[in-house]
Amino acid sequence: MRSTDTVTRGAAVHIRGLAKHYGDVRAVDGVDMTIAPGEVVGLLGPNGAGKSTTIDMLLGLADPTRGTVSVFGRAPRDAVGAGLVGAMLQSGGLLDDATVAQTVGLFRAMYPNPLPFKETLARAGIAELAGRRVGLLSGGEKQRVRFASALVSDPDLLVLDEPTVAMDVEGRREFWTAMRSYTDTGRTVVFATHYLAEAEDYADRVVLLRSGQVVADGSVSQVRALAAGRVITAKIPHADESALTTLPGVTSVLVRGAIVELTCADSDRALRELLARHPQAHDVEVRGAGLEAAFVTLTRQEAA
Ligand SMILES: Nc1ncnc2c1ncn2[C@@H]1O[C@H](COP(=O)(O)OP(=O)(O)OP(=O)(O)O)[C@@H](O)[C@H]1O
Repeated sequence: MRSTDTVTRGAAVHIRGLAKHYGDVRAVDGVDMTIAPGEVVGLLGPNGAGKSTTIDMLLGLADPTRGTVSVFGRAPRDAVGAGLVGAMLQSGGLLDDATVAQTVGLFRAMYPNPLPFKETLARAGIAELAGRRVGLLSGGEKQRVRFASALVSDPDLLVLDEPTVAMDVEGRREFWTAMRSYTDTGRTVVFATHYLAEAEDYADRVVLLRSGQVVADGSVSQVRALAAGRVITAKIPHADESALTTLPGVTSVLVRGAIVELTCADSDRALRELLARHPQAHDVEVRGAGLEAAFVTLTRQEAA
């Protein structure tokens, strides 16, 4: 068995008992997480769950109230200073009047051994935008310039806070294609996202935060299984939502017009009773719950 010390030194990220309190607000409240080199980790959670605050501490931008963070065995600021970490934050400012080439050049000047200029642009998928002024780029293109800036030091760890937030479907697809070619080289990535499908498609592992704490941590299928539920959909005209919530085995109900969606802990029981009470139900389907259902189940328990 490896000693804790070896694990800490070998880990890309090692977080223990991490907390950040702002007065009475417990933005992060006792997070433990160890990320191995080469893992692609999706950080999920509802608004205010503590994702950005965790990322800020991971990058040394905020000091923990308590607990520790190390990145490749170093304090976060040291790791960032050594060019081991690249970051793409929600608020990363860009100069509108500079061209893409000038912007990337500026970031390259910060490191002693940056990636070759052309390679940086190519990896971020912006080679054809080099001469364009940043202020004229679309939201998605700007995000890819930020991505290039995060890549210039050829970091071993990339930290991305909602990297695709301003992108359309095609922009997101291009971004993740660029990201894939980066992660294929064995780099470590931690990204926060609101798009569960992105976590499902691109993360090896998802960490679900709620009220500053980790409520689930595992592969997408492990986290999905935590909800262990199934979803029944059916068409039932004039269905009464509150009556449906009393069905045995049902954990939540969504009614949209004639379409009823029941998330179930016990779909067999729920289905039998549903058909007994609503013999007119038709187009009935039962499917396994996705990551989204797990997300809803695991993040809702807090409010209950
Ligand atoms: N500087 C601050 N001062 C006071 N409260 C803060 C500060 N920064 C964050 N918070 C609070 O800490 C909690 C966690 O915020 P955080 O931004 O980390 O969440 P998040 O999961 O990134 O949310 P979102 O998905 O909305 O970006 C929130 O309640 C937020 O209002």
